[in-house]
Amino acid sequence: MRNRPFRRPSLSAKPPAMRYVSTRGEAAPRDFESVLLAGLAEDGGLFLPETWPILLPEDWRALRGRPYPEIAAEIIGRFTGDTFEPGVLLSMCRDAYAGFTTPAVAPLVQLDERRFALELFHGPTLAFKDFALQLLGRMFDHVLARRGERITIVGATSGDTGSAAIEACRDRQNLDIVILHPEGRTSAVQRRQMTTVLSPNVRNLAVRGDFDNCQDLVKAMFNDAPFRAEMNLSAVNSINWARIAAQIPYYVYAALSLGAPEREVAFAVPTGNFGNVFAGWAARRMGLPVSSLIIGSNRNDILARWITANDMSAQPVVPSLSPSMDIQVSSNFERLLFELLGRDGAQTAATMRAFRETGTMPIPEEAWRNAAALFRGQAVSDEETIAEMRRLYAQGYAADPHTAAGTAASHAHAPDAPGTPIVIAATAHPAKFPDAVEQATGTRPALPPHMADLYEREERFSVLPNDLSAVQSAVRAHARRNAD
Ligand SMILES: Cc1ncc(COP(=O)(O)O)c(C=O)c1O
Ligand SMILES: N[C@@H](CCOP(=O)(O)O)C(=O)O
Repeated sequence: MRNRPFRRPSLSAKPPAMRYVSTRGEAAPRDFESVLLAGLAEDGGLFLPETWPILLPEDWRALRGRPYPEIAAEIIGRFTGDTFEPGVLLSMCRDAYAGFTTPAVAPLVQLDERRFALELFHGPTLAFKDFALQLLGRMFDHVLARRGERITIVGATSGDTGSAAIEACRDRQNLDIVILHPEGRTSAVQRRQMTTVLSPNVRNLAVRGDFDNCQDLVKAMFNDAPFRAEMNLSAVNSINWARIAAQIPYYVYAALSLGAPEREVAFAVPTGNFGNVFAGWAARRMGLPVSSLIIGSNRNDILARWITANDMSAQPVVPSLSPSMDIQVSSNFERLLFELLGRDGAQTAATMRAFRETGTMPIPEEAWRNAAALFRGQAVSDEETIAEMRRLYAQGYAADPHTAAGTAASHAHAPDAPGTPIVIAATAHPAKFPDAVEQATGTRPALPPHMADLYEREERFSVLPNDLSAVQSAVRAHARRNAD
């Protein structure tokens, strides 16, 4: 499975060609720019690099100690080919992360002798999604202005992607954005972060259903070729490869801070759509010494069941205290599946089809064993989440319920080697989930100053049935109104 090493000395040199293939093997290979704009491949698959860039120990060492935006530009630059002129990606990264409230951008906070919280919630919308979406908004702007084109972005959210995407795309000249969220299934803070943005290019749709229904509607819009062409559709969910590429650098940053490449590091990641943890897998694929990837699920535990027992069977989505992980069909799992199946597009397509038709994914035993050697999985119930939040709070750390699922999973599956540090992805600020935090700790976290009046702001959104034609009509009306 290892590809030939691929090395690039610096961002000022001419970037090598980088092409992308679809996990379903039918779509023609594309370059980064076209993958950024297309989102989903025409055959319904997800894009992945044709070959993985590999960094050698001296390459990792050369990144150690550098500011976050420089590390980000170096890593993401391995994937962007010639899409950006020299220096442009670096200035976009500097600009994107300048809006974060800590100079470290992704600070590491020590929780115990071997555990560290990697705080990914210091961006404008207080969740890890800002890392990729602050950059994607700038990438879209740059590329669309050069091409003189306009796109319509459609996205599905269980709470955090929506607000991060809206914040990154609001008021941009060359795009409209429509975000679908499951009605009543996000926290009130998450909903208001989306629905109080009244910019003319933003539209919020509350779908009567769950997140999986919203994600299905988005995929169905992409798979409707005439509609896709008419609207010039693009994606901000992690089905878009650019999202994953922009989430790899914080794994690199954390591992280098804790002694890589000389030392292995484990990661525990609260997981829903499998995008975040897949970025960790990609970092390892590029040569970062990652010893294990520990997945924390809530009671929607399809991924934990798969890793422990090769049981990938979807159950109905049930609401939990960590609503952003209330997901059963994890879109990025398809990327891992493609890799586990030796990059066989036809087999990947057949496996995904079987999952659609039967609700169970037949994964060959050997492929599962290979995955189980790296991944660990733990389902964390609401009661366990509250207990973990309470335990952390007593030790002086306020965690949101998603982060607590990650720390709880890290206790269940700590690597055997005691010297291996475990980094827990702290994916959201506790203030996004005040009810859960208050239930666990007795203290209601305050919103940061830039959101202090969130509950006084006017909300605007439409409620729609879980119906493709109703959603398509709303998307079309939004795009037409802004095109006129
Ligand atoms: C706060 C939070 N934690 C964890 C997750 C799960 O991440 P992923 O969907 O990338 O697996 C999400 C949603 O994406 C989230 O918003
Ligand atoms: N948990 C996510 C769901 C969408 O995930 P994405 O990473 O594919 O955008 C959310 O908060 O919206």
